[in-house]
Amino acid sequence: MIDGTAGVSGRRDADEALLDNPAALAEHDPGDMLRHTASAGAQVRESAALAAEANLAVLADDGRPRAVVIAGIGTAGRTGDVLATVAGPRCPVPIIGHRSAGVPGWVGAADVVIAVSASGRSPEALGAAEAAHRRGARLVAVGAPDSQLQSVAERARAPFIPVPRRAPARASLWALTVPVLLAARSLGLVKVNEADLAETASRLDADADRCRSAAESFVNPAKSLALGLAGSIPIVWGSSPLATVAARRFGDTLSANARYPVVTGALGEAGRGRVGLLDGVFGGLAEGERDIFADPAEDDGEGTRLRLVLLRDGGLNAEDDTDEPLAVEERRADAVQTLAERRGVRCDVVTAEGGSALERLASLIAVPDFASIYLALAHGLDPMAVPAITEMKELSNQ
Ligand SMILES: O=P(O)(O)OC[C@H]1O[C@](O)(CO)[C@@H](O)[C@@H]1O
Repeated sequence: MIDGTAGVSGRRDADEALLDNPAALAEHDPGDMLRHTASAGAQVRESAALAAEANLAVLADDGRPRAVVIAGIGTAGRTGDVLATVAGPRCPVPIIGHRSAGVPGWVGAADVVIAVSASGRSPEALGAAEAAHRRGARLVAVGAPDSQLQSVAERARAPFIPVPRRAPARASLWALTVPVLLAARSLGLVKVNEADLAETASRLDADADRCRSAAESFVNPAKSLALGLAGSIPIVWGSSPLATVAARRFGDTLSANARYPVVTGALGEAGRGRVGLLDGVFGGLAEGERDIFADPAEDDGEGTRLRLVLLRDGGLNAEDDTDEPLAVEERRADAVQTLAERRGVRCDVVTAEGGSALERLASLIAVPDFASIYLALAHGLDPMAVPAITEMKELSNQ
């Protein structure tokens, strides 16, 4: 059955003017996704305070674990990628993301499972928390207060860090991530100090200010990124493992908020494969045939083109924090920019700023997060509504 009216309503062509009309922005954003996204810095501070109240010190009692499993789906699962990249390649134990219910077969008493769920009721996180308890693994749970996840944690006498439920999971990345980092810190696996958290929160505040709805497109990096992406197929590549986490996060938000298909990944790997996209029908071929006098309003989709977003990791990493010398990453990032330029594929670059890994990651996530919302709004889409996800859950009985 085809129902052309299913899903959210919006328009195919982006309305540039709407982005500089605060009243129209507010009208199209009834769930306040812009405000929730602007709370990222506050989320870091609040979650750090809530984690300090949980008894995370008990985690250290049994010493260093054999492995840490981060269990959760969607944004909750992304927190495991953040932990792995902030811990870096010298982390003494494996950090493994697990995105389906339960835990990997090898998990046992020597391991730690961190179950994460914004709602506190995803089958993936609940299944993992229960399985961890059954197998005698150390458990930490992060999620909504008074949720099923909290009950499982209480039954297991495991630390539970409450994350107040004010926004959808994807607008709660920082609230979910900080407790995961602090649990790993208690285990001696990651170096995140109070100054890193404070500087990350300040960075997120400053970026939220630059990206505020009252700041017009020509001074607002998120609005200009969104307008550049409008009508294109975004390709988001990260120059380093840390930047790749931010690239995948941009893929999540572009898909969920703006409903854009997107290719994301690590530039190192893309350079041996997907970089070929730049030569394809949506890349160099489309650019070569572009009629620069054509009316964009008459674009029937045949003119769909790639837009490359390169997230560059600034080069501030200490030598022993990287897998590859920084110079290699930098040369690769320069190379892909040259390739794009030679083919006429437009490219936006976001460069990391800040001292700690966490702050640099935040600096690569903040502007793209806002851009995904502005892109939704430019298309008249409510960035909060997720009818396809709801329908999917109903149809698959989940
Ligand atoms: O964090 P939760 O509540 O477990 O949800 C997991 C994922 O499921 C969704 O809510 C979709 O159902 C995503 O937005 C979210 O990231």
